[in-house]
Amino acid sequence: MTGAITFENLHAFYGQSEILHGVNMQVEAGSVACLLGLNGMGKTTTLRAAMGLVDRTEGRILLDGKELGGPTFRRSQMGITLVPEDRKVFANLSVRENLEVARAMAPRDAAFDIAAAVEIFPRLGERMEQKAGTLSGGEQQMLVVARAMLVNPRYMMLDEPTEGLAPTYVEAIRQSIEVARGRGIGIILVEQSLPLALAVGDHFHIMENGQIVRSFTRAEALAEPAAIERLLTVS
Ligand SMILES: Nc1ncnc2c1ncn2[C@@H]1O[C@H](COP(=O)(O)OP(=O)(O)OP(=O)(O)O)[C@@H](O)[C@H]1O
Repeated sequence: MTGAITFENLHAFYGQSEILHGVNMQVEAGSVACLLGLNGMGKTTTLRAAMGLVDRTEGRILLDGKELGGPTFRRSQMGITLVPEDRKVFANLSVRENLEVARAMAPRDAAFDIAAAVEIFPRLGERMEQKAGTLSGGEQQMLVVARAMLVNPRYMMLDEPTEGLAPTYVEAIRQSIEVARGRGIGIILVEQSLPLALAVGDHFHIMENGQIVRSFTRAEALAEPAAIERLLTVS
């Protein structure tokens, strides 16, 4: 099954403040779209708006042709999930229990199971009985990404998943994104590291002041990464 998530003229508000001023973007299933931009331009708000976590929106988001709406759990049931920046694990539950909670939210016959998660993140497999709150930051990030994949979403949004991580963890996250894409998941990646974005992205969208101002295909980005870099530099 192919499909796409489509943002159509999306406006988002926190109270009286309009943060997004008409975001237009389409992300195909089985592809990775990188959302790039300076701090405060609206990347996180775009992801939160898709999950119904802002005060109000205008415009619409279509998920495989169906309008995304309702409370967050409903949107998650429709097939979209967000890995937020804050890396929240259930600190007092073991790694295994954290994974089981996520798996229980997926259809029973869903393809991606705990064994598949451990295959991508062997480090988690070595720590199944350890309390999640005692994992290192990088291990906790692996756990939240594994949990997001266990819900078996059609679309997965990752908000700065590699921020502050050591290179081995960055590499594990990169691999998990490749695996998710290979499984046909559509991915929206907010990422500060341009090298990582260039390593995995199929499309690149630059946000400025609550809008997407430039988009690049992978071929364009690889031909002229300096053009993207300039857009991400404070002048
Ligand atoms: N809960 C909130 N209430 C009011 N304004 C908010 C709220 N969250 C974010 N904003 C504002 O919305 C704007 C966009 O923030 P957002 O977090 O989406 O940017 P970003 O591009 O993800 O940047 P960063 O890389 O710093 O996270 C900022 O001006 C921010 O101050």
